[in-house]
Amino acid sequence: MKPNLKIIKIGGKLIENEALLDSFLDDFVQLKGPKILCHGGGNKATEVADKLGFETKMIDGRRITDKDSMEVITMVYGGLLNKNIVGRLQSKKQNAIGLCGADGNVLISKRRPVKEIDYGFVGDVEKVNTKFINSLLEQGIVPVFSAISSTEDGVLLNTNGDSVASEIAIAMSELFQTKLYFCSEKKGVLKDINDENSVISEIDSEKYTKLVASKVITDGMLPKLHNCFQAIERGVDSVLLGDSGLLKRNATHTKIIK
Ligand SMILES: Nc1ncnc2c1ncn2[C@@H]1O[C@H](COP(=O)(O)OP(=O)(O)O)[C@@H](O)[C@H]1O
Ligand SMILES: CC(=O)N[C@@H](CCC(=O)OP(=O)(O)O)C(=O)O
Repeated sequence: MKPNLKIIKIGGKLIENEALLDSFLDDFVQLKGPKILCHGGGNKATEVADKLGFETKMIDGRRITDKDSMEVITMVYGGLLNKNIVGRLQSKKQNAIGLCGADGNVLISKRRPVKEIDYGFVGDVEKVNTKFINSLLEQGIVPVFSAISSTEDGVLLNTNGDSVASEIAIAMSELFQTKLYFCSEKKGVLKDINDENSVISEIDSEKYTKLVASKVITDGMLPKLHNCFQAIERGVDSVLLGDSGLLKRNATHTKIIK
């Protein structure tokens, strides 16, 4: 039997809410066994870009990343957000280390090829340095991943935080029984975006296709669910979506099934 590993992704809207983040991190440090934290921060990057006078363009929940926005992203994801989360974990007596893809050559990606859309400095993960991650886990250190990967040549690329989490979970499934959690501002996938009580308890690929076609799923939920299905189809044991309380017992959630 492989040992268990939990991989948890927290979204930008959760990170921005001090109280929710703090309560989430309290639950996170209580989790037993090896664990990995991945974070986004899209909202903060948009806010900082705005202050600097750079316009933000998103297509299907993914950022068009030119040179200026890549600089903002490196500062915001790799610096401000990542280091603040690591600091908070240390304050809760959980040893942690902040990483982007270039650190320890941990997340190697290829720049997304230009088809109809040129996403700019956006990468898709191709290789995960599982040995390096495992060496941190063996020391009881929690790796905290920002949404930045790196090419073989060390060029930093913006990478959707949900993709980072699912690619890490998929790769680590060789060594572990993996459980992947996506925590964002909603309690799960909603039938009606305006009704918090309309959480869909289970989604399989057939239902997913229908929900996309009927536009029940839009914006950031599109890449999130794509990543959920990638994970469940490529070896991840369990995939759950919920809000900042997802790690609590009996939390409402959406479960992804094959
Ligand atoms: N059917 C749906 N159920 C829940 N959220 C949805 C749905 N369709 C679109 N969304 C949007 O997707 C968002 C989650 O994606 P995203 O903003 O990328 O989250 P995060 O930053 O937490 O990763 C929700 O906040 C919501 O606005
Ligand atoms: C390529 C791409 O779109 N990258 C995302 C990475 C951040 C992210 O995923 O943030 P959330 O989890 O808060 O949405 C972006 O720049 O918005």
